[in-house]
Amino acid sequence: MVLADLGSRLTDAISNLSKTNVVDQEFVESILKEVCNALLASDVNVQLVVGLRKNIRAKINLAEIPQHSRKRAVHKAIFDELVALVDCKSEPFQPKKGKSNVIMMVGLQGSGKTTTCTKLAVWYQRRGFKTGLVCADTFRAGAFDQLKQNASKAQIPYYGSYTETDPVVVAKEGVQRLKKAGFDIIIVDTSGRHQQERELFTEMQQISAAVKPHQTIMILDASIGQAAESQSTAFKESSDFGAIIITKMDGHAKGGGAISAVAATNTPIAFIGTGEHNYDLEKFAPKSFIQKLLGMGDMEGLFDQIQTFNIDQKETMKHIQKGIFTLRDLRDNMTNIMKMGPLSKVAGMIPGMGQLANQLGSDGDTDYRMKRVLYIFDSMTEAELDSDGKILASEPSRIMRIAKGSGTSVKDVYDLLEQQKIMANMAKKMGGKNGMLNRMQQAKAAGGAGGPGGLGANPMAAAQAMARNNPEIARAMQQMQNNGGMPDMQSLMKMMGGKF
Ligand SMILES: Nc1nc2c(ncn2[C@@H]2O[C@H](COP(=O)(O)OP(=O)(O)OP(=O)(O)O)[C@@H](O)[C@H]2O)c(=O)[nH]1
Repeated sequence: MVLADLGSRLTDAISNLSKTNVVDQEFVESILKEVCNALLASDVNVQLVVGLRKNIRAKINLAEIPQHSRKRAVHKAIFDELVALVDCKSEPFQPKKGKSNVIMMVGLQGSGKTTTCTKLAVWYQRRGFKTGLVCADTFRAGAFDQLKQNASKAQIPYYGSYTETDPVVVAKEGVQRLKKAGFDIIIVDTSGRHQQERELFTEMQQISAAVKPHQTIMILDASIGQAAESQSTAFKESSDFGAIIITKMDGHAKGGGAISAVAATNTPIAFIGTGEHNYDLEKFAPKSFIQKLLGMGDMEGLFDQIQTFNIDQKETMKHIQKGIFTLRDLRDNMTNIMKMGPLSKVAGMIPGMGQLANQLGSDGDTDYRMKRVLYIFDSMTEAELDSDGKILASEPSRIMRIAKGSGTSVKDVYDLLEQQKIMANMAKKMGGKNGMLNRMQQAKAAGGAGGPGGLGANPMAAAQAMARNNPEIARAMQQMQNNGGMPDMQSLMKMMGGKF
């Protein structure tokens, strides 16, 4: 999890809002102190922290805010200033499909440049860009082999040379070839330097002149903290079309310092690296970043992912409307979630699930377990997949066959069927004539809960319509307003469970 310590300290500070009845100046000061201490511990520059405190104080004029609106006002002021702290106020370059977009990567030795080249290639490839890599790092022995290995694993075409020692020649040749082959995205890896910025920028300019990149990206290691400011400034001066990727955000407490320092130079942060795996790269957006940091989720990012990966839940929704949930529905839902990336990252985008995301961690263990479950589905017959699993659960010989066929245990298969039972029961409560979906539709007809599609089209309007008919949901929404933020989604779900 990115900046887990900073996230939990900030969340703890802000959660004090829900524990008090009176918000006075003393209370505001105590929250501000905790927020500022948390930022300083994450190596955010003192001047930036002082500025943030000043701005928040200026926004919260308690004399003008009635007591019942104060919690929301304080929450909003802190949230807005945290977003401003990491906002670079400039957008990175957006590549277009159907033309060759050349991206050149530069960075000091060991910053994570070569690893990030492949991650970035995977990111674009998953979004339908034809992507290739060029290794112009002729300085470090083994750099080409590393890129080749990473690229082969991710099935990304690459170009490099074992004999040519001039990086400018390799870069030029590689870019030309990939352009000719019609690649949309061509990522050029250059050599790192050991704390020799001048040499780094000289080589960057030489290669740049040869390949004419549409964007140059500098890789910065989060562990440099606020020292990122000087590197970011030097880079901005030598490249007027540059963006930054900050790597190792998963492992370094100083990451907050690095991001705020780069933002202060108004150099766009394109992505952040959040682990060693190919999927551990996140597009950086200030608001989403702070929302996730505070455990508020990132619904915008989630919807973007759903659209990007063509997640289609229509069949499942049709089933749920009828009160049915089959094993195939469960399998398709799991496959869809896996398409969007590691489970811990998807969970982090759902409001209130930040803690769950932390628990899931990034070690790939959960994703491995999910894959094992998919093997179980693969060993089922078509008829079994289209059932609700009840009959299957009463056939021990089939369970044994499925466990053997999928390389799992009998307990694993029964666990999956147990999960399926819970989902099928929920679908039964949600669908049908007296189910939640039908009641929502009635509420929509009576009070207008959003456009077609009800919950999916406008969840907040749908929730408001439901609240009109259900005091517990109304209470949860009131609590959400008082806290100035999202309620804990898990408790809300618990509250809603059994009611439908
Ligand atoms: N935890 C974590 N490790 C990372 C991340 N990005 C890269 N690494 C690791 O950092 C180490 C250095 O990465 P490289 O990609 O070899 O670094 P480089 O900048 O290309 O190095 P040079 O080619 O020597 O300049 C490797 O062990 C990577 O796995 C990240 O976001 N998180």
